[in-house]
Amino acid sequence: MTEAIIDLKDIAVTFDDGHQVVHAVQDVNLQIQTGDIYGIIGYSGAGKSTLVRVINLLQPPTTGQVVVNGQALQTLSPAALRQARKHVGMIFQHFNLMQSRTVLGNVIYPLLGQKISKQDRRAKALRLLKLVGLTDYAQIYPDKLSGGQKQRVAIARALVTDPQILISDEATSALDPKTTAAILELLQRVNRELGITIVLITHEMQVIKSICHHVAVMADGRIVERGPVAEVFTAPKAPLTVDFVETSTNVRAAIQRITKTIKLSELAADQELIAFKFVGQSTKQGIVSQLSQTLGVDVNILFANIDQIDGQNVGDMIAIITGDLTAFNTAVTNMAAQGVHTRIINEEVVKGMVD
Ligand SMILES: Nc1ncnc2c1ncn2[C@@H]1O[C@H](COP(=O)(O)OP(=O)(O)OP(=O)(O)O)[C@@H](O)[C@H]1O
Repeated sequence: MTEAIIDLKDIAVTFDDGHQVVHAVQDVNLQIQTGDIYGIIGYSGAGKSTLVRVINLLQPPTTGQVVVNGQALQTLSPAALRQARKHVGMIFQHFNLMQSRTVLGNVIYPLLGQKISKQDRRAKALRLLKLVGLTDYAQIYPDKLSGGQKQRVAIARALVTDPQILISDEATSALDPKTTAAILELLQRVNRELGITIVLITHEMQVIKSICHHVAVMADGRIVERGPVAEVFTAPKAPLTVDFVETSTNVRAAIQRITKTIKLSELAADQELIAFKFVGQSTKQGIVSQLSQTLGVDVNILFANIDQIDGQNVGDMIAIITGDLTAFNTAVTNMAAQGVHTRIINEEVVKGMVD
């Protein structure tokens, strides 16, 4: 078993300005293994940024223990803490580049004041600019760059101190979908080729789905669900997780669209609207058509979608089933082990959908 490079124990962060008390993070225990890409998802104000700032003690916790790379950070001297922080790089939504310095100047900056020769500094920064695909931009100033290029500079700068951990705080939130995909691909390369553990904060399940291996879902300062991305994605338990997953697969929009034209209350007694999820091999087996033949039920497909999550196929389908519903539901419930999950869409499910 690989060891946890980040071990947060019983973390709470409370802000109290004398007028208002905010419990930004509560009861968080989180272990992240070396080499993982770990996503933390939640809506605005959930406590994500506060929690990741605890990892390098930029935000000291009110209670709890922070162990990074085997070091209990709260016990370190200021000098040792400064040293430990060099092993944790950060990138942000708004890049935080210095406009007065060139691209190369920005990447070199964290090395100033370190015992490393000018040539070596420059060579290292140029190596990283090559890694992020900006060799030709070394002498350009940031205001001449696109958002995606600025984030590439920020990634090179974050890597220049040889971190073992890279924290990405909404790093793709200001970028268009194509640039987002390119930056996520770069982060994946950084993880794979340099072995850097990545902790990635986002409010988009799409981002988690693209590159993360594990995910924690946060609400009101707490982790409400966590696990391998494929598992959380295919069988979400907390209502908030269901909401994130259904938004990213377009299932929620599809259910809303379908139930606008087909009134659930007008379905016949032998009809049900059912959302199916197929995981892994079950995406290829034509299970529903087989069942429809065996049980003599009619399947009217209204929506279908297939996705790749952490290398695994995941399919979604919404259909009206007509016929012996008891036999059909018993048959599909028994297929959970084969990766088939179903949910009956009733008025309550539709009402519970957050816009
Ligand atoms: N320095 C601070 N002083 C007081 N309250 C704070 C401080 N920093 C954060 N908070 C509050 O703590 C809560 C969690 O904020 P945090 O920024 O960690 O959430 P988030 O999930 O990262 O959201 P966002 O994506 O909007 O940044 C919020 O209610 C926020 O207003």
